Amino acid sequence: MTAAQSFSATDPRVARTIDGRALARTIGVETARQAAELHARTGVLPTLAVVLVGEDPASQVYVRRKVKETKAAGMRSIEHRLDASIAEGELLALIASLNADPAVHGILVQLPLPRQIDATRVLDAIDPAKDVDGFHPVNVGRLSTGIGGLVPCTPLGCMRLLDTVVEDYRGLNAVVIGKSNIVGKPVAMLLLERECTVTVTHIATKGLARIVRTADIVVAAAGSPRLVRGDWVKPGAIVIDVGITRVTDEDGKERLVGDCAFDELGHAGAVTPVPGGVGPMTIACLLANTVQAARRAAALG
Ligand SMILES: NC(=O)C1=CN([C@@H]2O[C@H](COP(=O)(O)OP(=O)(O)OC[C@H]3O[C@@H](n4cnc5c(N)ncnc54)[C@H](OP(=O)(O)O)[C@@H]3O)[C@@H](O)[C@H]2O)C=CC1
Ligand SMILES: Nc1nc(=O)c2c([nH]1)NC[C@@H]1CN(c3ccc(C(=O)N[C@@H](CCC(=O)O)C(=O)O)cc3)C=[N+]21
Repeated sequence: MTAAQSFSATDPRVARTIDGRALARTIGVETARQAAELHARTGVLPTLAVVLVGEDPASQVYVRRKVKETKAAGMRSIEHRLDASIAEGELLALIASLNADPAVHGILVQLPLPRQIDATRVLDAIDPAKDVDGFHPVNVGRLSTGIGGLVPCTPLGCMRLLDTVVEDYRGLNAVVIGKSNIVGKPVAMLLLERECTVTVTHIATKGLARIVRTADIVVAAAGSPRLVRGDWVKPGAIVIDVGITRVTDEDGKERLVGDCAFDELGHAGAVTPVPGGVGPMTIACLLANTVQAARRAAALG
């Protein structure tokens, strides 16, 4: 019997799973309530503009999901689909018009962008007050100086998941795997803000397993399936698995796998699954950020 087969949902060796879908639903209910309240008080309907360039199938799936959930929360969603061959100037012009439109509160440009477009220049062009991804340098600066702004959705989702199992962050060792601007760096900033001792690791890190073994909290965001093995994880540690890789099984079926060997983590304190962990939280936090941006635009907070 393999390790995976020997575990079942009732097996005490199976770590507590943090249900990202359930938490995302709870946050969604609160976001919908806030959106309805804002609308009733001011007539403002929180509106998210999603910009998708090209035909990347994964991006299309994410954008469809974002649009559907925005509407389900009673908010407005505007989609802009642009051809993959579009010139950078055209995309910048669209962003300028969304910046200038008072009916738009949040702007999300789906990444990755085609090669001919400089993503940094595009993200820098978004009005920081509408930057619901939290990728603009102004929001990055606010995050790293701890003065509140729009916080990137996936890192925010990781923290909300951690908050369900961690009472006191102070002095905990947190190891982040991956140093991207989208996940690794901002999640490290949020953990630092809570006074964890944070180690950020990446492809050039020496002795990754040894470093992960010191962690009370592991945030894995490398995009490398089953990178984090059972013997890397200290008993009782909390594991947040951000990685999502699409793989094809022997039977030809597609499925999503995380960065952690979930079936080897029975001794962990709590683990997020893939799918059903960080992914749904990313979208929930995107909608929460959009309502936050709309409230601020309406001078309600
Ligand atoms: N659940 C969700 O909502 C989201 C999930 N994701 C997923 O999270 C993962 C990471 O995304 P993102 O940050 O955008 O990806 P990037 O590819 O931008 O960054 C990955 C990071 O991991 C590091 N890395 C890669 N392999 C290893 C390794 N073997 N050991 C140590 N470090 C490694 C890279 O190091 P270096 O910089 O040195 O190359 C890099 O810093 C992906 O699987 C992505 O699909 C992303 C966004 C949202
Ligand atoms: N400007 C920008 N902002 C982003 O936030 C952004 C982006 N670009 N580009 C791509 C990544 C990836 N991302 C995900 C969102 C939801 C799920 C999600 O809902 N995942 C589900 C399953 C999804 C499925 O079944 O395909 C889950 O993990 O359970 C995953 C990944 C946001 N990203």
